[in-house]
Amino acid sequence: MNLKYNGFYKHDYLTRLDLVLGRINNAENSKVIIDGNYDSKFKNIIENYLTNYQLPEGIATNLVVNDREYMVPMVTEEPSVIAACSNGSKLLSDNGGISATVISNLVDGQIILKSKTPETVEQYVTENQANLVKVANLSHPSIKNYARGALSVATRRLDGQYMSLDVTVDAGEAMGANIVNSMLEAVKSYLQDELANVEVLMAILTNDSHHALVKVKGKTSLNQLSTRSMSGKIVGQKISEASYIAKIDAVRATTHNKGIMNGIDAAAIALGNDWRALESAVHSFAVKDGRYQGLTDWQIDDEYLVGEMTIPIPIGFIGGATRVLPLAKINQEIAQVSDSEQEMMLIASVGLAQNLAALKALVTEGIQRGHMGLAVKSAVIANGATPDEVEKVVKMLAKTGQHDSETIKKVINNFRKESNKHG
Ligand SMILES: CC(C)(COP(=O)([O-])OP(=O)([O-])OC[C@H]1O[C@@H](n2cnc3c(N)ncnc32)[C@H](O)[C@@H]1OP(=O)([O-])[O-])[C@@H](O)C(=O)NCCC(=O)NCCSC(=O)C[C@@](C)(O)CC(=O)[O-]
Ligand SMILES: NC(=O)C1=CN([C@@H]2O[C@H](COP(=O)(O)OP(=O)(O)OC[C@H]3O[C@@H](n4cnc5c(N)ncnc54)[C@H](O)[C@@H]3O)[C@@H](O)[C@H]2O)C=CC1
Repeated sequence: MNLKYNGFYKHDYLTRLDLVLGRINNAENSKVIIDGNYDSKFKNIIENYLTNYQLPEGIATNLVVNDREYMVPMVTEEPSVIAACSNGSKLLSDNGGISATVISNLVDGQIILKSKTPETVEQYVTENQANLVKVANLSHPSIKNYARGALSVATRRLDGQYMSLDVTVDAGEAMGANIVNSMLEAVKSYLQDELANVEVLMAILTNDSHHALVKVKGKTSLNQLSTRSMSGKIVGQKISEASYIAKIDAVRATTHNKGIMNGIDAAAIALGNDWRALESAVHSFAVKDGRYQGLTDWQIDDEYLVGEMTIPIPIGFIGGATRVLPLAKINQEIAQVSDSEQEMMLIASVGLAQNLAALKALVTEGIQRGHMGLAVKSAVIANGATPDEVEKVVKMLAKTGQHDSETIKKVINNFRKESNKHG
């Protein structure tokens, strides 16, 4: 195929912008938006930089973790997520709030090897452990100033000829992807020189973050869960059943975990983290027992509903986007987190609170009342209301009891007709 835009990256910014605008119907208006969000700081951060894509940031409140109250910056386009996080956090805020512990905070990488005699590779690695760890650490010497660096190497057979050399690293306050990748590539070259009969296929960190685990546990009194039509005990029982269903049905578990990630991603993005790494780690962990399962477990214990979750939170407090996104640093200050382990515990706790709010809504009034109550503003904007019209249109819409786009459009038109009539 004759690729029209091949070499796009070789043009200067204005030429690239013209090529992009050539594809848009209302190019003049679009250019105003693109120009308005342009920030030259970012042209050296990603390739073919065009402009900044905006996502709203808000603050969730009421989250208490290990006796400390947090403000949580959250970046999300989804209405009701921040309200739900504050809601779930409030329910879990008594008795010291959520108790969180970091089980371990390490990063792993793998070098994929191919050998007709895997046992000789195993023997070599066993005998040369310390040396391989040293090679890894020498590739990023500064790591030793603030962390333990590479700690161990171990072989794992994948089939008759392929094996993985797993390297475990303490990357300190960083997420560690680039640090680990440099180490792995150094070990890879070393092995290529050392082992004549071994083919080295590739070397890369793994996002299977089973060494970056956090455990969170929180409880709320059953009394607090009561609604106008249901006792707290029944609500608690139903939440517990909902978490059980997410353990036995992967179809439900997928949505259950999406609800947890509503909060986790929003906080992780606000704090400057790689959310693709988090997503892949979490979903891989959810299937670790051979079946995709919900990550939380809610049980009634006496007068309380108690929730628990163990989850991988591979994030960094230093490095990556935290170095370049000004808001990431500001958000660390808003949250008042001062190291990666505190941030891991905070983010995991957000997930637990988010899940409680979602499950409570689901087993009581359903998701639509609370969620749509807040989502309706976005729907009204999406259907053409201006910022000044939103509040009044939402009020008129509430009287119809509906929020489909046809009704919204009708209500906006009626509102405008009425406004014109009254000058
Ligand atoms: C939406 C609420 C909170 C309303 O809930 P409500 O009962 O109308 O709220 P309330 O007036 O009783 O307020 C309770 C607390 O919620 C917070 N809150 C309440 N309103 C606001 C607001 N405007 N802005 C900020 N915070 C708010 C606030 O902390 C408040 O405490 P208060 O300050 O009143 O003492 C509730 O219905 C809820 O938590 N729903 C869950 C919503 C949710 O999970 N949304 C995500 C989108 S749906 C989805 O993607 C995931 C899902 C559901 O599919 C996952 C799954 O299936 O498991
Ligand atoms: N599969 C994946 O998830 C991959 C992710 N990435 C990307 O890699 C980036 C994260 O890589 P990192 O190595 O974490 O960041 P980084 O490349 O910014 O490295 C962190 C830097 O901080 C320095 N540093 C200073 N003080 C430190 C301390 N106390 N602890 C640790 N390091 C300290 C380190 O020496 C290092 O140079 C993210 O942008 C991520 O998106 C890159 C490749 C693959």
